[in-house]
Amino acid sequence: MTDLQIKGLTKAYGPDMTVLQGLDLTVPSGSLAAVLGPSGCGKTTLLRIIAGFLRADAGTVTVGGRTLTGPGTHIPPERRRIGIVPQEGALFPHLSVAGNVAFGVTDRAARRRRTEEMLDLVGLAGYGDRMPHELSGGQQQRVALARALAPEPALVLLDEPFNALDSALRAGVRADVRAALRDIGATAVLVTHDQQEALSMADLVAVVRNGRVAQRGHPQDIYNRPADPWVAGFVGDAVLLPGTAVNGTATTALGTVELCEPTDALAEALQGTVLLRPEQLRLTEPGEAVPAGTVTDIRYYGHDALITVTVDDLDTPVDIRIGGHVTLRPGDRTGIRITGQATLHP
Ligand SMILES: Nc1ncnc2c1ncn2[C@@H]1O[C@H](COP(=O)(O)OP(=O)(O)OP(=O)(O)O)[C@@H](O)[C@H]1O
Repeated sequence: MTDLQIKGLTKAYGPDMTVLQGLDLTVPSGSLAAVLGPSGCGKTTLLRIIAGFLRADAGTVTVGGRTLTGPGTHIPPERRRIGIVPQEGALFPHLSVAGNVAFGVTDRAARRRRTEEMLDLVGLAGYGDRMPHELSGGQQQRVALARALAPEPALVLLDEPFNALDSALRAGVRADVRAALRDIGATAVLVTHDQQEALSMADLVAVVRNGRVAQRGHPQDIYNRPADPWVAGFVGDAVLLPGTAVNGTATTALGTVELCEPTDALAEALQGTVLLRPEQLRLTEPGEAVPAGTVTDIRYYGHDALITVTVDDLDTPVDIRIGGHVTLRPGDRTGIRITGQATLHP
């Protein structure tokens, strides 16, 4: 068992510079957790404390039941059994690929076998004799992962490891890294500010805001049941509508929608913000009983498009996501229908 348990982690850089404010996070053994948050929310600080490069003011970090950071305890980084995949350019330039991967393996007898296994795991068998500058950016990051995994760490930390890769390469390298981590059942924490990266790679996502975990859950729950409008907007495009809920159904200017968590059947009507995703709205033929509006903007992305519609009975326009083929033009009239479930936020 190498689960990660973080409790009450607190860190300030100065009197008015509290960055982590009692952060709690549990990552089960063998899971990949993404720590997702905006710039400056404390992700790097968290990672550095877990790695042991930085001391916390309070709180504990435990891996597989072993306390690494705690009151009176600070295990030095090299004794933590933590593998780190840094942002970019982190390979030793004067060592071959094999030399890089073997670097942290202290068991001399196992070094060669372990290096070959790890290069095989990341799809780079046969690349051992190359020098880092002879590899593409994506290959270099895969070597960095092999190097982090070679000493059989209890925990792997990935610090925005795909930032330097261009978007065409990124999706493939992400998938390769995820597959390699799964193959060996590693417990891993990926720090990122990229929502798509977090949602597509992780088993669980922890959204960090102001040094605390604002929401932790399965990617689909984070996206479909965000804890509040801020989390909703941070992990994707959101449609926010004023609404009134009774008996688990909310009424909005775009019609009624079922709520994920039904309100108490006996409760009074509850006012709040109804939160939906743009792909839950459908364009329909305009008609008398249908909520309607006027198309004001179209953003075409190839695989899909976002249509902005100014709704007749709403102050703020809504975005509607449709498949890639767009026949509408700005100025066209359209009806709108809601599908799926929504969340209500008081
Ligand atoms: N050594 C330091 N001394 C003082 N302030 C610091 C120090 N390191 C970080 N900070 C501040 O602490 C806050 C959190 O920084 P941190 O690097 O942890 O955020 P982050 O979420 O990783 O941001 P980014 O995504 O931009 O890397 C920021 O406001 C930053 O300016």
